[in-house]
Amino acid sequence: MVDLEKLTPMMKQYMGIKSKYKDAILLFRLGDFYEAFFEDAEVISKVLNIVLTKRQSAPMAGIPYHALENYLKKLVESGYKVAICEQMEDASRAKGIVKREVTRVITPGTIIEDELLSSDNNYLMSVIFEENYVSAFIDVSTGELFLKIFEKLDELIDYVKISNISQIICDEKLYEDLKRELPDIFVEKLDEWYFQGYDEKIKETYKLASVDHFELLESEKKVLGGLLKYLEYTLMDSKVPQKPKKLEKTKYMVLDSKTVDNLSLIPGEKGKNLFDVLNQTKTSMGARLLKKWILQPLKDKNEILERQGLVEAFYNDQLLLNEIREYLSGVYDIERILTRLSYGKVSPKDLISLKNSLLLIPHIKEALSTNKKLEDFASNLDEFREVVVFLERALYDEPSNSPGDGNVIKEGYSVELDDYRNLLFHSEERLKKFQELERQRTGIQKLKVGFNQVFGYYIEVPKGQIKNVPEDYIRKQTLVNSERYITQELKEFEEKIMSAREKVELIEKSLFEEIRVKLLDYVENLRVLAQKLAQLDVVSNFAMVSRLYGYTKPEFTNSEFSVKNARHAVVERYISDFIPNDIYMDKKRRMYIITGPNMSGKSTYIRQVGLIAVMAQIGCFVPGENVKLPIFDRVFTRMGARDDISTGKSTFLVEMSEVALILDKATRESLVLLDEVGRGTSTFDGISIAWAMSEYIYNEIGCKTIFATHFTELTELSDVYEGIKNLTIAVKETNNGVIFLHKVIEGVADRSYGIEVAQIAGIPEGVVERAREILDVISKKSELEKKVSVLKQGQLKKIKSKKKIPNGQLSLFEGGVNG
Ligand SMILES: Nc1ncnc2c1ncn2[C@@H]1O[C@H](COP(=O)(O)OP(=O)(O)OP(=O)(O)O)[C@@H](O)[C@H]1O
Repeated sequence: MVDLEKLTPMMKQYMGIKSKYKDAILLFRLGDFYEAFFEDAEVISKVLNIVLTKRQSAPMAGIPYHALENYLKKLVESGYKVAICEQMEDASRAKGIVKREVTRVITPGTIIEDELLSSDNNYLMSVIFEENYVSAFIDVSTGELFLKIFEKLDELIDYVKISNISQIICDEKLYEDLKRELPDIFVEKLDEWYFQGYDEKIKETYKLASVDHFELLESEKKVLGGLLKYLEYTLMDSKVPQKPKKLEKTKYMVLDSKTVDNLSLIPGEKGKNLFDVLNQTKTSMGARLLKKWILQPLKDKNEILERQGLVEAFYNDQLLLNEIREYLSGVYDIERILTRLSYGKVSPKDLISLKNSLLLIPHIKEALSTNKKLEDFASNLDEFREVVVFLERALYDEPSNSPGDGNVIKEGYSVELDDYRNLLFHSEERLKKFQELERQRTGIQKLKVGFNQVFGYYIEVPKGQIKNVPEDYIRKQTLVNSERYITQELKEFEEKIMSAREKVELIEKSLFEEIRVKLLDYVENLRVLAQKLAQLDVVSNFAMVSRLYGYTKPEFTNSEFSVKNARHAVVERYISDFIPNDIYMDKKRRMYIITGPNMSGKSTYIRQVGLIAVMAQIGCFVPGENVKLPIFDRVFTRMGARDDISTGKSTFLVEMSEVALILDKATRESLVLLDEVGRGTSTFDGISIAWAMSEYIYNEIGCKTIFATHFTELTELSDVYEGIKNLTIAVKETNNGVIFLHKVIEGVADRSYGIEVAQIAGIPEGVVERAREILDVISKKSELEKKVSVLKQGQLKKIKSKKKIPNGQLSLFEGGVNG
């Protein structure tokens, strides 16, 4: 316990402030350092690896003020909330103890400082549970704000995992669940009052008398109110974020986190991914938008065609494409500049970057309007002439980054500032002149005018010349070889310069603030422009990569999915001789069972089908020829086998829960891609489940499905159902072993070549030989094949007519394959 009686006044001030920020690390500004005390000191010394000292047994640790940002980054990344307490007045002018206040609370989701952010989005999410899981999330650095509702906790968790959400705030009820399910995310529980009085909070924030036109549900308002209050608490400012956008489930193709991962859509653990292949955007705004588009492919045909139309226009006009991309490379991250502008953290250089970006708009408009198909887009771009002219007049082209030093506001903008600046910046010349006149007056040629912190300007005379010093010199200091004096005139001059310095600081700072406030009126419209530029960046980027990699424009159908020479957008970038393969599916021919040796290219083929669907629906061209495909409502994938160690589920349980999700959620408009199902259990159980599942998907759901498997028994499904076909991958056997041709053909794999692959992988020759002998024996003895062929005859017909049993569970083979 700290004995308050024994504390100095400053430590009492510290304790008072700390009591309001108990859950944060308080960094307390003391001169040139930010100090932490007690437990906070112990934490930061450990996390930041800095020295822990003690004052009267109280642990303390400090970080130099100029290195704050580096240390902050580490603390926030390590999952701490940090409150920054600043000195609110100049220590030299304070009467008594310097006033101090917390000016900012930094958490992973509320960072606006550019140095602490990557160019990616960074979201803070607020969630409550009221019938559904209702969320509001914002990227504070760009001001974008979304609302989204999830029916199940799993869906929410899944969304968080793929969406660059770095922090969640919630009420007591959800806290434990979210903390457990999202161990890598900073989850914070808020007091109840955050989610009360939301109507008032929203009205106050958006300066509206009523929020009816936002068309929000009560629960949406509640979760949004909590978010707005939290922003005020951390950013100490109630700046207006953008109006909330509702993310309706029905607007976008659904991609769960497993599918995002299985298809390697965005950078993650698997390395090579679609985002990296497609991303040649010129702005950070474009890169962020591209990622958003990849994670939310469109479902509305008109919207897709609109995007595709822009891509096509650029694709066909290469000269324009290159010109626009050249302009875009000069566009800065306007979204983030606008946020810093709103939060009073904008720098003079930011405003010049904004101006320079705006200067490009007339060129972009002019260029775009030369193409009929891009005219409309061009006419919707505002040039913000007023803002440009204003910034031209107000700021130097290369301003310093600290308003107040006199190098920010342009000459001619303020007469008053110019006068003081003149005095300050030309003081050197005046001093030189003064020195010259004094030399002449006294005849002391070695007389010098200098400056020090203790008594300001002085005249220095060498010891040997003291006799010539005039009456009006007042002695101030004696040194070994010289004496230092001041005069009335020099003192007055000094006061003028000092006051000029103060005035320049004061005036320039307040002019800069005035400029900032004036620009606030334009923020909302400038954001619209920023979004358009981001779109322009992504569509022109699509045209660019489509040309570069030979993608073609897909055409949308009601059901047919056909592509000639389809390729895998990511794999083809990393191997030199990728073999293209065709895809053909329609209403009838809607399920493929692919069998084939290990390593032959089954997974690559089914993933490329998924990637083509995603690419088409984000408006991009796709790797293939004569591409026709329907619009899918969701792509499901079930691939690989991995233990979910963090949740204690076994490989097989994970596999079965993924299958359960597909059977429950897939519709006729979905695309289902399965790479091995039923491998995590015994062969008989596995085949039975895979068989029953395929039947259910084919009969009950009726969606397009590709299923890669090593169970050749499943290929017999094609004998029973007309729309199920078999594919395999061609293999050439030579005297030196097998060659995988990676060519997909109709048919069934006759062998799995597992032993050949084992040999290639380096399994000792003896073991490989022995495996061959064993294979020889057991394949002769295999009972399995016989049993499945029994199914084919009488029993299969019976099973075929079986439907779902009432409780929603699947009826497995009655009597089973063993029976
Ligand atoms: N169309 C193709 N053209 C050229 N190379 C390919 C092609 N498809 C796959 N490959 C190469 O073959 C390798 C194995 O492919 P893939 O993982 O798809 O095989 P698989 O049949 O699914 O194997 P397994 O059954 O062992 O999972 C890939 O890493 C790739 O290098």
